[in-house]
Formats: sequence, structure tokens, C-alpha cells
Amino acid sequence: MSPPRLSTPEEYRKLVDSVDTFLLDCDGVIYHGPVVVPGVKKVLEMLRKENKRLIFVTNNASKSRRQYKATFDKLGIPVSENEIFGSAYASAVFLRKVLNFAEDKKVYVIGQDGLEQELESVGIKHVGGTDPEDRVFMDPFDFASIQPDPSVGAVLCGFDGWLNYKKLCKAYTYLNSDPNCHFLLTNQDKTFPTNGTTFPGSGSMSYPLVFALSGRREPTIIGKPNKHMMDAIIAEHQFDPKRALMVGDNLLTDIEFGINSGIRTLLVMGGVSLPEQVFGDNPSHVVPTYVMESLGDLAVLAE
Ligand SMILES: O=C(O)[C@H](O)[C@H](O)COP(=O)(O)O
Ligand SMILES: [Mg+2]
Repeated sequence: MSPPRLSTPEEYRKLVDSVDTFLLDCDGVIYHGPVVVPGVKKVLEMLRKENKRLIFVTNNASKSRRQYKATFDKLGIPVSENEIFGSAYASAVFLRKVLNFAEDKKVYVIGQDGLEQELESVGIKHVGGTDPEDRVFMDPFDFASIQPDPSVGAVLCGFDGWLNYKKLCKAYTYLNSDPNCHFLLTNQDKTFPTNGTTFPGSGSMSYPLVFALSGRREPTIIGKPNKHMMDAIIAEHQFDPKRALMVGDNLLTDIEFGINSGIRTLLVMGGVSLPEQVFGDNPSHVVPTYVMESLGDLAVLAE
């Protein structure tokens, strides 16, 4: 049975009145790349006026909480750092609190400065990442320079616009030579929406490493739809799941995350997932509670 497709102010008002805590995905819900979704700013202002709790939950590990706050400030959307949960932050919390990562070990990072900043914020040493030595193209036969390193206690893969073969070879070597070296992905999104289309996401970036190690090493995934992201959220924010709503653009991350967390879900269009994946002849096994065209459509309640 297809979920209700909300489209009238009465339906919107009924939904908003039934929710105290909005967990809001970012890419594809709040903004598409650098552009805020039309109406969303007004909606967030309205929800704040109605004393709703807003928690921003993004799988995008390219930025730290601090960098996301700066991004939201630039977009004219007031948020506080502790309302933002990115998979970079959740990964750092997982390494520190769940794995109790050893002080004398370091993390090999496939990722950018935001991910490094979150590791530093919990006192975890890291290598790779933005190190210029690894942001290079490797001489095809320079394999002797790639050696195991017992001081690397984990490989953490996130969104990396400087991904290259040398980084993959180093990460592969650490994981292939030491079964105790943790294998973590910030998230496994296939694509992400921007500029009216989609591009390969973090899951597509780490896939070569996952494929090369398949059958021998399987990664732990931190971001949506996995529980580790919710663990990081509820460590800071208590809320009633019955009065919460997860709003997302991706059935396989956001909506499944809400379902796994026992929370109602709202799928909005225009991001990763398509209407036919919900209403078509061969719909996804992941079914949202509600569907709307855009979160911005709630702005009609603010008039
Ligand atoms: O590729 C990625 O890292 C993700 O697809 C992307 O950034 C998703 O971000 P979200 O929709 O969870 O804000
Ligand atoms: Mg999204």
C-alpha cells in the first residue's frame, strides 16, 4: 500500500502538530549543493517559532560540525553546532566511545579536513587525508613505498575529492596486513544530489577498497541508515520517538534510518529517490510514512 502523498495545508498542519522533534537530512532536503531549497528557510523559522526541536543529520562527511555551522550561517539558516550530526562527527564518536581507540594508534583517513577536524576534536591522531604526500598520483611501479604500518589502528573512509590510487593502496595494505586494523566507512551513499542532478557519493568512492577486500574484510558503516548515527544523536539529545519525524530524500539512508530508529518518516522528492520508487509498479521495500514534494511546501503554514 502506497504511503499518503501530503499536499494540502490541512495535511501539513496535522503533521507538524504531531511532531516535537524534526530530524532533518541536509543534502537534497535543506539544500542542493550551494542552493537552499525554496521555502525551506521560512519553514525552519516557522518550526523554531513553534518551539520544535531541529536536529540536522547528514551523511556528508566532508565537513565538521564547526564547518557545517559556518555553512548554515552563510546560507542564512541559524543553527547551533550541537544540532548538527554529520557522519564525520559520528565516526569520531564511534572510534572514541565504542572502539575506545588506543592512544598509541592513528587512523588512516580517506577524506577531507572536516573528517580530520572531528578526529582531532576527540583526540585521535590521523594520517593520510589532506597530507600532500598522499594527495598525489602514484608512479605505477612505486609499490615498494607502500608498506604495512602497525601504528595504524583503523582506516576511515569518507567523502574525498582528492581520492587516488596511492590512498587506496595504503588503506588496502593496512587492512590486508592487520586483521585488527578497524575498517570504517563514514557512510555508503551511492550518489548525492547537487546542481539538479546527482554525482557519485562516498559509498562509490570507498567501493574500490570494499571490493578489493571483499570476502576478507567487511567495513563497519557509521552513517544513516545505521544505528551508530542515532547513538551519537541520543547521547546529546533526548526526545520522544513517537513525536519525532525523520525527513529525507533518500529511501535507502534517511527513510531506512528512521524506520530502524522507530521514527515516522517523510520522504521529499527532488533529491536521490524518485517517485516511481514509492508509487511505481516495482516500488522499493523501504516505505516512508509520508511523502511530500518538498520540505519547502510547509511554508504555506507560515503565511
Ligand atoms: O556522498 C555522500 O557523502 C552523501 O551522499 C551525501 O553527502 C549525503 O548527504 P545527506 O543527504 O545525508 O545530507
Ligand atoms: Mg540527502
